[in-house]
Amino acid sequence: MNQGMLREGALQGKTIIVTGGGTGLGKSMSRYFLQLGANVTICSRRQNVLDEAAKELMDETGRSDGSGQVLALACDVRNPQEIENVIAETVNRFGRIDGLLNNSAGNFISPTERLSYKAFDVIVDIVLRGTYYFTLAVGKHWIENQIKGTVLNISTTYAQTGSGYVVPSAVAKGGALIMTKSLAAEWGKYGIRLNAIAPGPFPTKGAWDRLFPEPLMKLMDPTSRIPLKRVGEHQELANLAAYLLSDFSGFVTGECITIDGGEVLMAGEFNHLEQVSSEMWDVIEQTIKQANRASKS
Ligand SMILES: CCCCCCCCC/C=C/C(=O)SCCNC(=O)CCNC(=O)[C@H](O)C(C)(C)COP(=O)(O)OP(=O)(O)OC[C@H]1O[C@@H](n2cnc3c(N)ncnc32)[C@H](O)[C@@H]1OP(=O)(O)O
Ligand SMILES: NC(=O)C1=CN([C@@H]2O[C@H](COP(=O)(O)OP(=O)(O)OC[C@H]3O[C@@H](n4cnc5c(N)ncnc54)[C@H](OP(=O)(O)O)[C@@H]3O)[C@@H](O)[C@H]2O)C=CC1
Repeated sequence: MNQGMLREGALQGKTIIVTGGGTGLGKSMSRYFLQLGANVTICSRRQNVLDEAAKELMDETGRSDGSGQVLALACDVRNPQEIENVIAETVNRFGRIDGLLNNSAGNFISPTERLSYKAFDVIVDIVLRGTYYFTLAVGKHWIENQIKGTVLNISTTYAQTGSGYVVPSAVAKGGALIMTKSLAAEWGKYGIRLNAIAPGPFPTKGAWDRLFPEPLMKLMDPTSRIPLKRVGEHQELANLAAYLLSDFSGFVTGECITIDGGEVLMAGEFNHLEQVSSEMWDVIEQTIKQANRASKS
């Protein structure tokens, strides 16, 4: 489904900061927030990528009523001063902050025993440290100014199941998910909500280059383990993200919603039996019934 879900203007008057908003899923979600009337600050390390994305997004969604504007600011989410600068510049330009989408990440596929200490640290620092630094900084701003803001963290399904070959990412996403739930309990009294989304595979250059490089791409079909037999569409994720950052989800907090075509369900022990043919099932049925009869005699 490639259509926007929320009504026109559903995010009008809101300002949302999107980390990693210049590429991939962050850019797609930003586009939809802009279409719904929000002002969006996109931030990440590369100013040139952000500037190009901001121009493209404004050309596509540009509105004349002053809403739906983009601000592009360089920021490494591992650096608290740069985060505080994003907050100050966003308030300066748009007057307020209502939502924070922690979407920035680093990841690559590798056997864990091949990783240096630095390789482990670089992923955990971007994904976990970056998420809690940004959440802490924006949370303090909201509490001091009595603003009822909303945080949305982009997680993964393996934050809950674990996964080999992406261990630093799994450790970091798992930590960020527990932070989401913990702070949802603690900051509910301020009217601050925190939720997460666990996406299955949604094709992006950033993820595909680092998780399915050749020759892995030839060995793995990302859709083969998915009950719905397809990858996700960016708009499907954007719809869910917009809902969770909007007031329509005002009673939802501490939740992680999986959007993966059923991929995580494939842990079920018999799910791979779809390879068994109908004729084989006839034989299996007769064999079981015979065993049933034998057990009664
Ligand atoms: C089935 C379908 C399911 C499909 C289901 C898909 C679910 C996926 C879920 C999650 C997906 C994602 O997060 S996808 C997000 C992908 N996007 C990104 O990663 C974007 C940002 N990434 C980056 O900038 C880079 O990739 C990253 C390495 C993280 C950071 O770059 P830096 O320049 O800061 O760091 P570098 O100096 O290059 O590298 C730091 C150290 O890491 C090591 N290093 C780097 N790459 C390495 C590698 N491949 N193997 C070993 N080690 C590596 C280097 O040697 C360095 O260690 P020393 O040698 O000791 O110095
Ligand atoms: N695509 C998929 O199938 C899935 C993706 N996800 C998650 O979705 C999110 C987006 O991933 P995706 O769009 O695929 O990949 P991208 O590589 O396009 O997005 C990652 C973004 O993070 C930014 N980033 C990386 N390091 C830093 C840093 N230190 N400070 C600030 N920003 C940083 C990058 O920008 P820059 O280099 O300019 O800093 C980039 O814009 C991630 O959280 C990922 O884990 C989860 C499950 C599946």
